[in-house]
Amino acid sequence: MGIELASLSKSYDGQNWTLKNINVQIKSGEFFTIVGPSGCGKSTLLRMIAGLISISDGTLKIDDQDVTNLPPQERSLSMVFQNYALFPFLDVKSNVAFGLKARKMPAAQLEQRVAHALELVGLSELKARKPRELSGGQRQRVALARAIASDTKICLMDEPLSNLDAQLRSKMRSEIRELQQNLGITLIYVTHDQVEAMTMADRIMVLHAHEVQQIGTPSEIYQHPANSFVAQFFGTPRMNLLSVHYSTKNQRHLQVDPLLDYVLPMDIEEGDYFVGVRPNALEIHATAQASNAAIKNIEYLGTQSIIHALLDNQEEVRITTAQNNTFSLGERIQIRATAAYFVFDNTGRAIFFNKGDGEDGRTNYKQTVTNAL
Ligand SMILES: Nc1ncnc2c1ncn2[C@@H]1O[C@H](COP(=O)(O)OP(=O)(O)OP(=O)(O)O)[C@@H](O)[C@H]1O
Repeated sequence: MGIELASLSKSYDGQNWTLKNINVQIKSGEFFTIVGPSGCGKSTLLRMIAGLISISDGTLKIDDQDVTNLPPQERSLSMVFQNYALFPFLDVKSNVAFGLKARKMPAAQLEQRVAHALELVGLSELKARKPRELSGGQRQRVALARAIASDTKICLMDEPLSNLDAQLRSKMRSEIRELQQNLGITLIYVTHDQVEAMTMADRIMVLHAHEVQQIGTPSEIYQHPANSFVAQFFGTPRMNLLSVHYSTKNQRHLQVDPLLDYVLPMDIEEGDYFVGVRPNALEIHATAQASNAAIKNIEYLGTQSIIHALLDNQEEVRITTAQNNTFSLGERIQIRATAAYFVFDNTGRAIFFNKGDGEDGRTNYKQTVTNAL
């Protein structure tokens, strides 16, 4: 079942918008992730879809039916919460069966449905246990089983993995993705974790400052971020943003002094811009000659290191190096950019990018990067 959000807005106090004008069509069977920093309104949006809080403005349709003002139980969807929302006094099986009992499902059918759901999440053996006798991951699976047993075609999940340790989280990520594929359900998944969003979703909606920043597939969002917020939200470590001024005097070259010269589109207007370069698109050369930066900090991460360097113009950049290196703090280095870079205007809007292979996706500019050094 598909879901359509048309100009959906929310104000809790009647004065300020928590969410403004959210538009998207979520396709049937899609894994759709809503991601953004804390407080951006992710849970609010999910709860509006669920019917747990009212919609201030706009229309919500499920399977072409207007459900804007329908109560939750008439929206044919299930929801999995961050804290699992299990009943502590009921055993696993009864927790999974709870919603079906409330719907007065015949006993035989209920038994079968619950057994199937428990089997899918690998909990059949533990069906007589109480939630307190389970690990965090197992509790999470009970909550998943409950959503599966409800047999709705749409499932909403609000940060379902945030209470789990990193290893279990990664395992559950692929389990949830697999279940969603096998069951063919439409899944709307809220997370603040960009890695979770990237690895699980068919499409991602990025929320920030009350508004949608971008909707796209993980690769669209990573390779063609709509603005500097999205560009810096995805990718670890964050994309470097270097401020530059482009004047008619240096018509063709936008100089990110002292790092690089970029050849820019000829029709760009005079003004302030940001050039974005991902940390893995910068290279360090250990040379005393023509150095342009000094090493400020080194984070060793085993197979790679993150180097924090201070450019001579006092801007700080992050660079990932592929292998262990012999750099030391304070050492003078030369930083060079490989070809891939982005240009944002002074509002942060992406106006240009260069993938480094001479093919510019969004624009048709055929430009290359030239090293000034
Ligand atoms: N019931 C409420 N009444 C008033 N304001 C609320 C209410 N619930 C949430 N808010 C406010 O709305 C904004 C969005 O909250 P929401 O919980 O949707 O954000 P979120 O993106 O899910 O954040 P997090 O990742 O921290 O859970 C916040 O500023 C929050 O304080």
